[in-house]
Amino acid sequence: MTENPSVPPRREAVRLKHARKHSTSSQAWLNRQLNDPYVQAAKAQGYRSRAAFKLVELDDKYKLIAKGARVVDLGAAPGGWSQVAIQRGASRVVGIDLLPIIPVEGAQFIEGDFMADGMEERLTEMLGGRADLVLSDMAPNTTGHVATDHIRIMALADTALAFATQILEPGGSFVAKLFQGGAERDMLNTLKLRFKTVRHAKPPASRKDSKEMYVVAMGFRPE
Ligand SMILES: C[S@@+](CC[C@H](N)C(=O)[O-])C[C@H]1O[C@@H](n2cnc3c(N)ncnc32)[C@H](O)[C@@H]1O
Repeated sequence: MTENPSVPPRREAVRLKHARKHSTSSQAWLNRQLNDPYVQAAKAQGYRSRAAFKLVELDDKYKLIAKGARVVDLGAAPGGWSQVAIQRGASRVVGIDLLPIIPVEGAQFIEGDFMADGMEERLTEMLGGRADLVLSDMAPNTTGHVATDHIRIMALADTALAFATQILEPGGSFVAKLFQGGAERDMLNTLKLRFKTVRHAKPPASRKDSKEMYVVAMGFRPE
């Protein structure tokens, strides 16, 4: 990090402090990636994300992906969960993300905001019928402010649940990522009314220092 003589000294000191902080956290991120067995396994097995193993572990435990299942993948980029769904027998996967996704054979993606008007209709049309499984691994960009991050992810998960109750087949399943923080109680009450079985899960691939967890709801009961 070199000093820039054209910038006033105080501003330059602030710039250097930010640059150092950024490079320390980038280094920490890099070290964590290099030492993470899930990152290495994802690479070896051709998964696009270490997150793929979270769905592998949830599916091993709860048998969510039946042969021929029709799956909706919300927050799909870079495509790890869709890869797992196809690999485990899903006949059709439709997904959406704010980010572009390199094609996955057997899946179709929308690049857009799930919270925007008209997206649920587009996903339903693309699926061409009801879904057996709705997945939401959507996560907002975290601010570091626990309450704000919690409220943001709850808004995504609540909207995903409302969509799931419209599109799921009777008996279908719903999985959503949450951050622990309190406001999920209302959601759990709804889930318990509309699904036969509701579980909380922290798959081993989910980092221990992350507040992330998943709700897994099975046996959808239409009203
Ligand atoms: C943890 S990543 C998903 C990883 C994915 N399950 C995989 O295995 O590759 C979370 C994703 O949610 C997406 N996301 C967040 N808010 C969204 C929104 N409103 N609409 C669509 N995607 C969203 C982010 O862009 C991000 O790619």
